[in-house]
Amino acid sequence: MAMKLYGAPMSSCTARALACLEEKEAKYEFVLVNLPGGEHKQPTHLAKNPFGLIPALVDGDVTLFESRAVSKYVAKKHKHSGTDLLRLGNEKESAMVEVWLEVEGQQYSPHISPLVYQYIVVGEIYKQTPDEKVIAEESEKLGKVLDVYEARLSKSKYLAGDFYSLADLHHLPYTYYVMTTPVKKLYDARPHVKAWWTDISSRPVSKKVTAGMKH
Ligand SMILES: N[C@@H](CCC(=O)N[C@@H](CSO)C(=O)NCC(=O)O)C(=O)O
Repeated sequence: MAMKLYGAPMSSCTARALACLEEKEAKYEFVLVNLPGGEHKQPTHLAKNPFGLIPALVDGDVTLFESRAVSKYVAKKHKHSGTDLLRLGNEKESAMVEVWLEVEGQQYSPHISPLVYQYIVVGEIYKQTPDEKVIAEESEKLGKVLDVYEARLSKSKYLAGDFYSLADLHHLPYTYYVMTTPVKKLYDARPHVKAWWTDISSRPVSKKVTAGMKH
């Protein structure tokens, strides 16, 4: 029985899990959740994700939610196929993957997700006026995080080392969205960050998954 991923292609967090499934060449079935219809708030989906959010993954008697936990599960379960995203065969490398997985969740995501919300959800989907105060504040904080990335990426090709890993992959969806907004200038101003983004976003899997995010 193949794994089932419940979500929507344009959802950043669904895209994060999709990118991992694809990089690991895992067999899975995608089940569209009708977000506009509020399906994700109904009991059937709440049983999969008690927060009423997407994505969720069902693999036999295992039901998971939180896209980063889903992707780590998939990357571990399929450690012998596709891209080696966790570097489990090398203690130091896998430790560095864990560091930058946390950095994405604890330092990067808290500042980029409000920017995605203002520009993409408020601005493009709801056609309202984005909150310029939030944009200014979060852009400044994201810039400081990107300064750390610039220094790191001047020493290694990817965040955890000279190999593409799940830590890089986790950045894909939110960064893809902000690249379609004025926030792009923060990346263009930092050459190593810009080169890193060009590299990771041009991977075949990255192109396939971000193509599905266009709305
Ligand atoms: N930390 C969680 C966030 C899930 C989430 O916010 N999902 C959004 C769509 S993706 O941006 C969602 O379900 N939004 C619908 C809603 O908020 O009602 C994860 O990584 O899975």
